[in-house]
Amino acid sequence: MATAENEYTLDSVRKALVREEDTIVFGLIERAKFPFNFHTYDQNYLQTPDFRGSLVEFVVQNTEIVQAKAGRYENPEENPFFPENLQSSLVPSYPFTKILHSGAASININKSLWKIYFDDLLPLFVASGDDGNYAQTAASDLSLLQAISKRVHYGKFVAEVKFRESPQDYEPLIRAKDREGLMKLLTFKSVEEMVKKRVEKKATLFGQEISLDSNDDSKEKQRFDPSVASKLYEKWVIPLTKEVQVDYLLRRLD
Ligand SMILES: C=C(O[C@@H]1C=C(C(=O)O)C=C[C@H]1O)C(=O)O
Repeated sequence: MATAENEYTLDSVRKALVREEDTIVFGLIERAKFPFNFHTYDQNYLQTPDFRGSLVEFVVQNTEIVQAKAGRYENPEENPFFPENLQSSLVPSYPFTKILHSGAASININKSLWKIYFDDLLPLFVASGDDGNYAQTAASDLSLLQAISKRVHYGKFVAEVKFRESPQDYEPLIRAKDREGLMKLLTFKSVEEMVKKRVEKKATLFGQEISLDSNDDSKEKQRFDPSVASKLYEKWVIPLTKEVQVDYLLRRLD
């Protein structure tokens, strides 16, 4: 059964964001298993007359084509990176709860996310080197990109519940197209601090080597630098989630 409309509360949407942290942190650890693997991003590596672009673009675009046909983007929580290539779903439709305003469908910041991911994020936590696993690397980039994308676009749901809880506060700012005022009103600094701390803790725990030998000091060994996870949230995930919220609110009264 679809989630009932009244089950979307600030508490329930925040719980969904907390759960998505697990997927993102694991995604980071999984991508960090591979070195940078330059050929994954090399525009001249893939040799086929049918496709121009890097291997990661090839994997993401083709995966999205299949997933769109299988119905993935029928769920309003999902947003593709290359919507221009997609065909409609081939499967019967499911009655997803419609709580979002119709303007939500036109909000997709994946092009910015794509650029940030490859220009800023990857170099921050991936070791240099080449182990030949380019297809696997592209697949792990895709999983991580999808997880981050889902998280930041969940801002649409967060904004909707915030609006419903206090329309009297949001409406004047929306009518005045006051981005700054909206940003201030939807920001909860103490929640952001908790999110960053929790994500760093999850990265510490999930990234630990597990040993059954109590004398083994490998507990200390980390597969991943936990501060990267909180930095990712501080610099990109939280600001992008808030940008989606403002974009959504600005369309909320159309
Ligand atoms: C998502 C929310 O909105 C803002 C963004 C946050 C985030 O991205 O983690 C946290 C608090 C708010 O400043 C929220 O209120 O939960």
